[in-house]
Amino acid sequence: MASVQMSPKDEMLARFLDAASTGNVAKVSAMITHSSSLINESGGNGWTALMLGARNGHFKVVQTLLTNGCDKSSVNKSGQTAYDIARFWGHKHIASLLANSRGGNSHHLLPSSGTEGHENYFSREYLNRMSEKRTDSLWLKAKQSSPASVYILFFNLNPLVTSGADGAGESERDFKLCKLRWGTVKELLTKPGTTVIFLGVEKQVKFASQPPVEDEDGLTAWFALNAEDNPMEDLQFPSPNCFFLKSTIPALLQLSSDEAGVIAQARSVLAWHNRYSFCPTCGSRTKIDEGGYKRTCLKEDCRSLQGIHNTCYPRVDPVVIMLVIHPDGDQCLLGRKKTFPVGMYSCLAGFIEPGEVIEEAVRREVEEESGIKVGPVQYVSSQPWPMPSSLMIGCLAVAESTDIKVDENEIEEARWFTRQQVIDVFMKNSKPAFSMAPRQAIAHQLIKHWIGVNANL
Ligand SMILES: NC(=O)C1=CN([C@@H]2O[C@H](COP(=O)(O)OP(=O)(O)OC[C@H]3O[C@@H](n4cnc5c(N)ncnc54)[C@H](OP(=O)(O)O)[C@@H]3O)[C@@H](O)[C@H]2O)C=CC1
Ligand SMILES: [Mg+2]
Ligand SMILES: [Mg+2]
Ligand SMILES: [Mg+2]
Ligand SMILES: [Zn+2]
Repeated sequence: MASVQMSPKDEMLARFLDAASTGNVAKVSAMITHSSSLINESGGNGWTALMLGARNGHFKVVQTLLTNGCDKSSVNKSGQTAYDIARFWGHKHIASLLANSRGGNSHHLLPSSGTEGHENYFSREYLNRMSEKRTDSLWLKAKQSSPASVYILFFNLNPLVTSGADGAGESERDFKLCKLRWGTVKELLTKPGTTVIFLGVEKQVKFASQPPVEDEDGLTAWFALNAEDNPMEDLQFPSPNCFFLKSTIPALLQLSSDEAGVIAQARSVLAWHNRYSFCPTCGSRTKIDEGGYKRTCLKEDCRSLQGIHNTCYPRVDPVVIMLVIHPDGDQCLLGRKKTFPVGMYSCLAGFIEPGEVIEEAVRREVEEESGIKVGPVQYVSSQPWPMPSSLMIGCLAVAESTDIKVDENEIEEARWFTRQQVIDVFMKNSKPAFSMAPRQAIAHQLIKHWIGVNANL
């Protein structure tokens, strides 16, 4: 692999990646002891040692890299993690190792559905929410004015970001949240149109961008602000490159996984405050409590102050999203809305209605939108979708009928696609039958899951 034109550093990386690719555990281990930074470096097409080990089925290489703190969330230029690669190539024991290496070893307590450890965009919990601190007003007040605290700012629910020029070429890192300090936002906090919510504290895991100062308790608190008037004119921003995103999709899909998780939480809660200024029960004024996680009616005898009063808490709207499998097992049902880009087909989806279980919502929405009757339903994974506050509940479902009759109010077209047509789309083979939702959408991950379950590639 070594080439005369290579720098010594590139040559070492090439040798390291080659060792991972060929399953040479001893060499992988020795090289990371000697040069620990190699572990997360990537070569051609963004492939890391972990991905190469996972691709070629080298369990021990993957295990060694994970034990030495390898970042398993990095993606290659096709947007695949090592987990995706292991799944795709049918190395289930490696996929399982990659899935279970985070969050303990309790998966053996659950029946195996082959879905363990799946993480969707918007679903990473970067912060510890510390809900017990929401009622500790003294602690919250002290954290708000602490120079160590981090503020993220929204205007009309669009976050303040910088363009991640250093991550050019990696579309998922096109934008970075601007992290502001108390000194920058304190004027804004006093304005009547500003909403502030407490998001949580950074988990103990240390990331590259540590705050310059730390609080005595070592906890770095994060807050989110939404301003009603554009704060750009009044505030001194840390970088002249800060700007508010103008659109939600696709811009909000171009953050790192950690930042997407923070946005999922912040944007949904801020959107709720933005839409529920008055008490939904009696129309009186309300005040914000519990770090932004509650609104309390100011009318003393309001019914919302007694018993269970779910009008006072942030909304989460459950939505089922499902990949319906043909009774022959070799085709899946995808539909397109009029608003989709030309050629794009995706999973059917719909809001769960009151008094409905997930399985029935899947059956009802599929029949309403496509006329197809559905039998068994299996949950796969979920995804917060903060536009404004959906929780996508991803399922596989098996059809009991095959004749399609679309509801044209909701869907423009629905079609059966063969497994091979779907694989051709993933593999970017020539003349694909359709185009796929972006990998950040749970629809994409569900379709990939179906292919992966029976991967014989
Ligand atoms: N992450 C992903 O991969 C995907 C996410 N989604 C999201 O899922 C959500 C639902 O999907 P969709 O197919 O539109 O849902 P439905 O099939 O249930 O139809 C949507 C219609 O339901 C009505 N509606 C709006 N809000 C609610 C609510 N809270 N409860 C009940 N009905 C409501 C609206 O009708 P009206 O306007 O007439 O009032 C809306 O046009 C959307 O927000 C969409 O963005 C969808 C697909 C993929
Ligand atoms: Mg519907
Ligand atoms: Mg729908
Ligand atoms: Mg519906
Ligand atoms: Zn009230």
